[in-house]
Amino acid sequence: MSLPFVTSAPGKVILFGEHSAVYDKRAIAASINSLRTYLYTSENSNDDTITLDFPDIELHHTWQHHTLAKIPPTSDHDSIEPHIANNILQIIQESNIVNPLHINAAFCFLYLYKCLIPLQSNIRFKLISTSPIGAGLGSSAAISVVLSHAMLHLSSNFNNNHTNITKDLINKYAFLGEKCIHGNPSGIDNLVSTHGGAISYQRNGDTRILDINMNHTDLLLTYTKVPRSTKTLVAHVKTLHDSMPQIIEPVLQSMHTIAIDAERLLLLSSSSQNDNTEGLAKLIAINQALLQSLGVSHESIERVKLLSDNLGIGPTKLTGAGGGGCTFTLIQDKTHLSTFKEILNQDYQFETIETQLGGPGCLIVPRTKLTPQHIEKIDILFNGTDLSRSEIDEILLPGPNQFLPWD
Ligand SMILES: Nc1ncnc2c1ncn2[C@@H]1O[C@H](COP(=O)(O)OP(=O)(O)O)[C@@H](O)[C@H]1O
Ligand SMILES: C[C@@](O)(CCOP(=O)(O)O)CC(=O)O
Ligand SMILES: [Mg+2]
Repeated sequence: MSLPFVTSAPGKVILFGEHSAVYDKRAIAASINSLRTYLYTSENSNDDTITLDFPDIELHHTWQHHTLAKIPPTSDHDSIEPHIANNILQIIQESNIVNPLHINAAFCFLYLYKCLIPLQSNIRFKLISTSPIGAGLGSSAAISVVLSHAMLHLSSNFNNNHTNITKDLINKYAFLGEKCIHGNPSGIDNLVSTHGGAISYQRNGDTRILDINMNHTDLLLTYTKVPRSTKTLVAHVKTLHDSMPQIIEPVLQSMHTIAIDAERLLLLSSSSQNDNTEGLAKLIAINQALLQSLGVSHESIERVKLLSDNLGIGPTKLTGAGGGGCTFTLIQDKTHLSTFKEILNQDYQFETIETQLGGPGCLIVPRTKLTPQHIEKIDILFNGTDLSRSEIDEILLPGPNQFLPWD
């Protein structure tokens, strides 16, 4: 018996190269251990049903297995097959799931279910996250990773078919999940959420795990709370690129060159005593200006940038798809840092998040490692409502004082 078990995956910050990454340009991202998504996979109380329980977005639905069995079997696990997608979208519509946030999450869930465990039922998937959703911190990738990891685990336990679950395999299906949510993702978010740490990535190029210590990089995240959808922003850049490729391509190429130079500086800083903050600061400022030229900045983002410039804190750049969501500020001078935070929090009602970059990627606690005490605590936690970040962290956060024996 493999149930219950827990999977987990981190959010991320794209330091350089969002949007251009979609066009096969280089980008650099790092995981954020403290902003994680957790999935509790357990037995359902009703036979022959599959329950999706996503309280963060108030999406709850139970399907009969025979309803999902009507969807034709999948064959291509690298791209979305239109006839499967149409069948799934029809079931979603018949289930009265109409909010776009809900449609994206249910589509990702059902697509991965059909690919990985189409014969299984009597399972409940309950997901909670400590990351802001739709804020540029890769929550869509994190849910894709935890679902992919959990369903691969279930698949490998089914009929004693013990497949070796590698991170590459988890990432492959998480990428498919991202395709359900974003349309045309670059693949950087699922990769960094699966592997953790810091990564230099190019869609059709090589991937380099960056062995750098990010603890000395002083970054402040600001969550503007302006909602936006990555899918819409990526589509906006595509329209712009299609309509004026001679102008947009050089902008994306500049971002590529910035990412390459940033990688060189980050590696140099960690291998020597050199302080390359000044160089990185210039690259952050130029990258933000280029993103603004693509129309993916937002008044809220520009306000954070202007304030950090005026107070002499350091450069600010959007992270993720932009259009609201989150920014990060490289802290070069702390003199007016408390004023900066105070204005952001009190005058603008933005949330500032102090966090370290890096940390583990996807993790699992299989049934065999869960004691009755673990299960009792997890059950109480996952059945709770309006949970605070610290209540979730206390039981689930991986790290030096972790309660669960994460693998
Ligand atoms: N905790 C969660 N519960 C349910 N769905 C989620 C959760 N986190 C993310 N999602 C899904 O991912 C979508 C947000 O993805 P996206 O627009 O790419 O923003 P980001 O990845 O920057 O958070 C949501 O609309 C929802 O469908
Ligand atoms: C805009 C993009 O570069 C990053 C999107 O990140 P997020 O979903 O906003 O966290 C798209 C992608 O790389 O798939
Ligand atoms: Mg996303």
